[in-house]
Amino acid sequence: MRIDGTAYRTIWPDGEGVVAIIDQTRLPHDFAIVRLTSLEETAHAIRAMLVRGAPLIGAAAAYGVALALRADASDRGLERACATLLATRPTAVNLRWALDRMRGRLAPLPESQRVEAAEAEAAAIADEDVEINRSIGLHGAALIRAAAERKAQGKSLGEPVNVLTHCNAGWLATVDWGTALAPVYAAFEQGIPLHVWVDETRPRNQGASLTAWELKHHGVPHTVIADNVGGHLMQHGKVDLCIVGTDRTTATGDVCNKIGTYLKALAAHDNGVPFYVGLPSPTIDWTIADGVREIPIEERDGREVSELTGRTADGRIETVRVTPDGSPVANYGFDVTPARLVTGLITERGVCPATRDGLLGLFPERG
Ligand SMILES: CSC[C@H]1O[C@H](OP(=O)(O)O)[C@H](O)[C@@H]1O
Repeated sequence: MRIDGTAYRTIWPDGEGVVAIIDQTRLPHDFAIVRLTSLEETAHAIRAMLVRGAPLIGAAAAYGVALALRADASDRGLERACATLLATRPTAVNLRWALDRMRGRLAPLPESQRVEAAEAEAAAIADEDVEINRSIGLHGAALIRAAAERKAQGKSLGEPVNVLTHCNAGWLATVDWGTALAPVYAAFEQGIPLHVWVDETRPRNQGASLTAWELKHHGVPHTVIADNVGGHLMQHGKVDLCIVGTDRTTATGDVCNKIGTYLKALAAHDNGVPFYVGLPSPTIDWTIADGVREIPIEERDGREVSELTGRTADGRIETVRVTPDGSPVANYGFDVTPARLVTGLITERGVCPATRDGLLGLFPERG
């Protein structure tokens, strides 16, 4: 994506043994680049959410393995790198997928060939993510266009299509383009009139701080809303469709995503609002069928709920407490939307129902 005329990805090689990332904990107030040079720095970047979003977590882990092997390319070094990175965050299946792919590529090689091969495989994972998301964008844009044509009722497109999204599944959550927002960008580039309701997405506020920042820089009309507003908007006909991301989708179409997604899907179901999921195939966990019972839900530090960090009027970054001292806090990071509440899965191979047959129809090699 372009920021002030400069094209960026969220992660890129920046010299020998250096991987650059956009530090997403500094957005929307500061655009800061951080350079990673080790396994430990990469693990911290994932754990502390300098980089976040399922596909980007996978790509960052892949580059982290390459950095790790520069220090120790032995079998033990490779296993330590994969174990360290796998332990950073439990929910996004892309992390396991990327590490399994790196291990499968590197374990058969002699140590002397591993660093070069690791860097090439990490770059391939990153490049593939961009192309997968570009395709998701085109398939999803057709859904937005169809909604615009329904609103136009045979006249020329005019009334904007109102899309509601939750958290950040934009280009910042991937290497580029995004998943849930890729259709928004593609439709916007096609000149389809649209507007995005941006769930702030407590407690980490990825919507307020990342999605809004992305859409503002791209010139996409949007409105930031509190998480609890979406149902009201749907009741009043102000949402034409929802498009969200996912961190892990089961072989039967259950969708794990940022906490609060399930409640949005319930409201959409109750109001007849189509609910779509941007789903790159590395985010499909083909080994499980029951998302509610089988997907590990990350629990993070309670201070993400009890504290708020922002910029004061005079430009200082400050953190304040919003709960009483001593009040216990629960901080569940994700929830699971059962497939029955999902209208369709927007994959790089097209849109399908949220069912095993739907997914196998697009990915028959998984049958
Ligand atoms: C395209 S994956 C985006 C997905 O990842 C986010 O989680 P986090 O910011 O904690 O990594 C959120 O669930 C998004 O929908």
